[in-house]
Amino acid sequence: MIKESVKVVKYDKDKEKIKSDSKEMVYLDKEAVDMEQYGFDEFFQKKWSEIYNEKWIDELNKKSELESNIVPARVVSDHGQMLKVISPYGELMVKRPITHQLLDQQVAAGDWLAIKYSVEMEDASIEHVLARKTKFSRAAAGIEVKEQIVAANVDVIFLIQSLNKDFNMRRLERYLIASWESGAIPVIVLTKSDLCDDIDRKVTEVEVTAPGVDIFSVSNLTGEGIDTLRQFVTRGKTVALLGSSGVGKSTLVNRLAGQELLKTQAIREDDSKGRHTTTHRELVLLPNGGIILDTPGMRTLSLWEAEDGMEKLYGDIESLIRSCRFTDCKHNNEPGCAVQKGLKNGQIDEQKWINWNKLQKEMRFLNAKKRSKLRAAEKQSYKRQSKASVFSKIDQF
Ligand SMILES: Nc1nc2c(ncn2[C@@H]2O[C@H](COP(=O)(O)OP(=O)(O)OP(=O)(O)O)[C@@H](O)[C@H]2O)c(=O)[nH]1
Ligand SMILES: [Zn+2]
Repeated sequence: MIKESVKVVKYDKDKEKIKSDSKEMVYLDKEAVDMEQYGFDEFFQKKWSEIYNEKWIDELNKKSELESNIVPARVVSDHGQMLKVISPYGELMVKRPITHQLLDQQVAAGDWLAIKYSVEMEDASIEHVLARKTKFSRAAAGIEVKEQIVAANVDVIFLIQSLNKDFNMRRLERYLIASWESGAIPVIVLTKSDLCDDIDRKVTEVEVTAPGVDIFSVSNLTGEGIDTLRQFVTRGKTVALLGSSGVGKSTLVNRLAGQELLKTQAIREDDSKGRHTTTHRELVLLPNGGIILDTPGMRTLSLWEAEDGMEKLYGDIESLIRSCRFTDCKHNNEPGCAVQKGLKNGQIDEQKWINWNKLQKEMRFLNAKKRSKLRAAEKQSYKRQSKASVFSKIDQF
């Protein structure tokens, strides 16, 4: 697998030498993959130079001062023990980090790595995981709450719902909160406009739920509205897709690409049942520039530390809460409750208040789980400490 994808020659006089005093003479083929189009921009250059004291320079002849075979690579997809990456050498498979310092480090699709490529071994290994621009996380399933990074370094997230069957404002709120948490910019895309005859009403509903967020209604069938999305899909920018099965994520990517990059599968429109048809390549380059990151983890989403997002979405409610007379106000019948007053005079929407309460409950649950995990960790370290002090006492004798 590695063999066929690697474009490396060991020694070739026609090609420029990268490092003359290096034992391993490494030359990149002239057709080396351009890392910038995969999103290796100023931000990652900076992270790179923080580690290697120098920028990564794509032009091969300027590379003389760099460790010749340490190159940036971006994770294309996750294959359990192995990660598929795109590097200047082409696509490579690398093992997940196993060294002690990197063991605890999560690596997700979209991550930028520094990899060491050995020509002799035809083997690549991870040296560093570069600091992330953004990270999309979710709470991993299980008793213990664990942050699971499902996509890294995403610039824009298309929050996709279809205008016919999948339309759900509660879900959209969750998408929005998770997107803001990630650090990426959310953009709402409503698909299947060809199957909807009250688009305006639905768009208005979305505007109320997501004030200030760009909303686009598109049809992947007729192509209507697709061009308005192109402003977000530009060279070096990474766009991730968030949306239920069958809303038209793959079809949208193919539309934007102008060719079939992702496989799609017909679904039964009568019950909106879709099947997971996306093939296992999570990061794809669009022919006209722009990168699409489409990870399975973003399909099933639960909240992970949503505080920041809450502030943006429910800022009006939260500022009212702060002006309640009692700081421990339950907002039921307490005198001087600003929330009840706001509900009565229409300052806040009743549905929004109900949603806010639901989200609070979810977050309380999540926080409680996190706290209990923290306590367990504290116990562990206490145990270790007391063991250590026993040993230090023994040492004194
Ligand atoms: N009428 C209409 N059908 C669409 C539109 N977009 C997608 N479809 C159809 O909806 C079905 C599902 O589309 P996909 O692109 O596979 O959906 P997906 O979101 O990628 O689904 P998963 O891969 O299961 O997550 C296909 O039959 C598409 O042809 C649209 O804008 N209008
Ligand atoms: Zn109150």
